[in-house]
Amino acid sequence: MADFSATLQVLKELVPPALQNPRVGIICGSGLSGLAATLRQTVLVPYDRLPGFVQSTVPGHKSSLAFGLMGSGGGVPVIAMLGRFHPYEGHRLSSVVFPVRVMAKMGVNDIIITNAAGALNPELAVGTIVVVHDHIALPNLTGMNPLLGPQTNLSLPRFLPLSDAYSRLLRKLVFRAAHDLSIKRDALAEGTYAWVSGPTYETPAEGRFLRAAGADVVGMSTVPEVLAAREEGMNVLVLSLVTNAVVIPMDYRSVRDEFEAENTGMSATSVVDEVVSHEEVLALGKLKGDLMKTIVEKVIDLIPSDVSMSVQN
Ligand SMILES: O=P(O)(O)O[C@@H]1C[C@H](O)[C@@H](CO)O1
Ligand code: HPA
Repeated sequence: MADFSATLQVLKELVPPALQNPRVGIICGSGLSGLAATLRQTVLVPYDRLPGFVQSTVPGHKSSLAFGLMGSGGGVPVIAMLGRFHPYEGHRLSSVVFPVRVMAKMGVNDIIITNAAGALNPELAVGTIVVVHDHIALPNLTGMNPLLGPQTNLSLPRFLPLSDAYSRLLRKLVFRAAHDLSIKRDALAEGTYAWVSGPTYETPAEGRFLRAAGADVVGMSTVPEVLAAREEGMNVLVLSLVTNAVVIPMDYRSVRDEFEAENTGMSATSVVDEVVSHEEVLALGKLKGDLMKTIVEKVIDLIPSDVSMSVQN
C-alpha cells in the first residue's frame, strides 16, 4: 500500500499554509502546462522533491506541482500537475494515479483533467475543446485498471460505478463559462474519450474500430486519473483539446489500382499517407492553450464553494 505520509509531510514544509488546502485540482495535458500562468502566489514543487512521484519524460510535460490561487476575487486555492505520467513511459498505474490520491488527501473535491487528443469524429475540427461525458477504455476492460489489486482504502468502494463518472454539474459549468465569455459555440463540443495505451498512434483500422465503438476522441492518458479521482470521491471534469484528426480514410485506397493505372500509362493519383506527430500535438497546444486556460479559470470561478465542499454530480 502506498505511503502518502512522507509526501504530505514534504508538501507541508514547502507549501505556505494559505495554499495547503487546495479546493480544485488540475492536471495539464500535453502542451497545456501554460495553465499555471494564471495562478497567483504560485509555489512550484518539483516532482523529484516528492516521495512517491516519478518523473514526466514526455516533451510538453514539466515535472512540477504548482500551488496558487486562481480566478477572480480572492481566488480559489488550486493544485496543478504541470506534467502527468503515462503508462507508456514505463510507469506503473499506481504511480500514474499517485498524484491524484495526494490531491484527495490534501482536500481536493473537484478535479479538472485536460489532455490533447485526436479526433475520431469527423465533425470535430482541430482546435475544438471536447467536454468529455463518457469513456471507452479497452485497457481497463482487459486488465489494465489502476484499481486492480488490494483496496488501498477500505472506506472507498470496491466496485466503483462509472455511469456517473463525469460530473454533470461541472460539464454544464463549462458551457456557462463559454456563454459568459462569449466564446463561439463551435469552439466547444461534447464527446466520448477512448483511452489507448500508446505510445503508437492508431492505425487507420484501429481508428475506424474506435469510431464504430462510439468514441469521438482518442488519447493516451486521463482515464486512470478519472478512476482514481472517482474512487476518492472527487467530482471530475475532463476537457480534451483536439490537436489532430485521426487518419481514418473510410475508402480503401488500393495500391493495386494505383500500380495498374501507372503501368498501363493511365494517369494515377498517387496518395501520400498522412501521419500525425507529437510536434503537431504540441503546436496545437500552444495555439489553443489560452482558450483552455480562459475556460478553466472561469469554470473555477463558477464552482459554488458550498457545492465543491460536498460530493455532487
Ligand atoms: O498527456 P496527454 O494525454 O495530453 O498527451 C497526449 C497523449 C500522448 O501523451 C501524447 C501524444 O502526442 O499527447
Ligand atoms: N491518438 C492518440 N493520442 C493522441 C492523439 C491521437 O491521435 N493526439 C493526441 N494524443
